[in-house]
Amino acid sequence: MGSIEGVNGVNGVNGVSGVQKARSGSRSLPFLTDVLGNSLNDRLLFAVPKKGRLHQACLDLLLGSDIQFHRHSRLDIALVKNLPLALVFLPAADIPTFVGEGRVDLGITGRDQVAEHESVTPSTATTGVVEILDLGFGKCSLQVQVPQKGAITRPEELIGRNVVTSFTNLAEQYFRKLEAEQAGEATNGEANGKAPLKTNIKFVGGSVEAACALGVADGIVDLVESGETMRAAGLTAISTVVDSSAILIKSKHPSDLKLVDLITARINGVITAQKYVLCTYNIHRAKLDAARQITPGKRAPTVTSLEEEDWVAVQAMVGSKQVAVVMDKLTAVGAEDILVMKIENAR
Ligand SMILES: Nc1ncnc2c1ncn2[C@@H]1O[C@H](COP(=O)(O)OP(=O)(O)OP(=O)(O)O)[C@@H](O)[C@H]1O
Ligand SMILES: O=P(O)(O)OC[C@H]1O[C@H](OP(=O)(O)OP(=O)(O)O)[C@H](O)[C@@H]1O
Repeated sequence: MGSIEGVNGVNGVNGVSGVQKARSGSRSLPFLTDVLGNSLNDRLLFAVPKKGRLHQACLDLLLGSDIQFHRHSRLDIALVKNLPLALVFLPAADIPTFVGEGRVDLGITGRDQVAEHESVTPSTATTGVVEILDLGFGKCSLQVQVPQKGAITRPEELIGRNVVTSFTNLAEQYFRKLEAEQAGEATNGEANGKAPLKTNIKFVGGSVEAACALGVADGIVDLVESGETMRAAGLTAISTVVDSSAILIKSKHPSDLKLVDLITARINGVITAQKYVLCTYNIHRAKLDAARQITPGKRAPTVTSLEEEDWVAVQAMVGSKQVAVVMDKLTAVGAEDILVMKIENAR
């Protein structure tokens, strides 16, 4: 199974010293054994964001997947009660490293974080991670932003200037390609990486949007969801570096593939259930064809006879986002008693 080194057992801070660490190979975990009353030796390790935008959605997903655990106060590792699994709570940005090194078998993080990790220099590169599922939440875009009232309107105009970001690898890759294109090099979609970078990429860990107003940057590369933060800081987006959403990832060689498949199927069930609702209605048989076109279902609608002559009851899965329009259309073709129900889980 996976092994962890540098993950804290207590105090909620990564790599805390004085805490007994799990060691690759020996998997001897006396401290954690004491605290957790069990060992991690035979457990698949699953990394979950410990805070931030993805944290609560991940907890909801675990609950929906019947992954039962009790997290001791301030402890970043929790044993799962009903599966040979342990959850490791890590910052979203660190999860691709742990999974990429095979220390942790499974993880949830943003696609932006995986992209940032995968575009690293060879010295910090890992064997890589494998994306299993798009989870459909945590949607945002990493965008190049500049002051709304400034002179810069195109990303090329930032070449040779100061750009502040938390995503230095992706920003460097982006501007390297832009610089190569401007220099007229044939890039084949990739910069050759040999010329020194003219654009000055600086790292900040948070509140990136403040950098232009504070005179530290001419432009920034930061995440945008609603755009509220960007607009409040007087910025506007001029280019997109990467689109992101939360994803389930696995290491290249997870220790227990069957368990990985089981967890993937459970999580997929919850995600599918969130995408659809169950719609039922009654309709005269003469209008059934028209209604079927409106609610074709995921595979096909279920049609059952009613105890009333020429009337049928129909049941079909409908996309959650389309359900209001679907109800309008069903009413227009003569459907009655239209009911919409939440789906708890689906396989
Ligand atoms: N506004 C947002 N809307 C949707 N998803 C977001 C948003 N901001 C961030 N994310 C997603 O959540 C991931 C984690 O970001 P978040 O800022 O919550 O991390 P964090 O671990 O709290 O880090 P930090 O302490 O640097 O803020 C991002 O990589 C991205 O995939
Ligand atoms: O487009 P919006 O909906 O406004 O969301 C975008 C903001 O959300 C994230 O920051 P977060 O609030 O997580 O805090 P941070 O700046 O400390 O990362 C991101 O870094 C942006 O600043």
